[in-house]
Amino acid sequence: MSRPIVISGPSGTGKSTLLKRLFAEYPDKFGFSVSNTTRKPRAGEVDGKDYHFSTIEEFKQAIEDKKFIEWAQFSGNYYGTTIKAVKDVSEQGKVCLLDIDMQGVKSVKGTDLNARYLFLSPPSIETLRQRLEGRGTETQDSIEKRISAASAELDYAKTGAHDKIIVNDDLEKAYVEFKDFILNE
Ligand SMILES: Nc1ncnc2c1ncn2[C@@H]1O[C@H](COP(=O)(O)OP(=O)(O)OP(=O)(O)O)[C@@H](O)[C@H]1O
Repeated sequence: MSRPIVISGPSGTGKSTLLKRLFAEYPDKFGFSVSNTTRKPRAGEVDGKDYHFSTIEEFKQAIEDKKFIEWAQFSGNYYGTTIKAVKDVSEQGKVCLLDIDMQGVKSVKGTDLNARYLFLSPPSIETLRQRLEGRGTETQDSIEKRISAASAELDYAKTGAHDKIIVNDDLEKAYVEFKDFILNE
């Protein structure tokens, strides 16, 4: 069974860009885990496919039973990723990719998932700021928050917590390294 791969790095470093290319090149090889939520299903959403839908009581019980890698509450609903959801992807014969932040990385390290850890780094904080501004999706306030979270992420990467660090300077070069790490266990 393939080991799950945890991809982290500051917001705006290019994780989505690289993942999108990887999925386009290998449509069937990878999977994302199905999240749990207490919000009601929307029209067309399938339990177990779009989300694992549950009651608040069930969700809280699962938190107590330490079933989550991470969970959070947004506008009254709970959302989270269970250890089992990641294992399910591996059992389906796919490589599970987790795109999570530093806290998530630390949590995965506390499980028996035996993951591999990849950190995507911006060439500099200044470049990161330019990319976040260039993406045009964030307010100035949100950019400042992401920049300060980025410093903490970069400090954590310096502790050697990851198996591989890729600097996303030249996109083509970064993609070659990204693919190489992911495909070669
Ligand atoms: N090597 C690169 N050179 C220049 N621009 C890049 C490069 N890689 C990504 N970008 C651009 O930087 C911006 C941020 O990239 P992306 O949205 O993939 O980041 P992300 O890490 O997924 O962020 P988030 O965690 O917030 O989703 C995008 O506008 C993207 O086109």
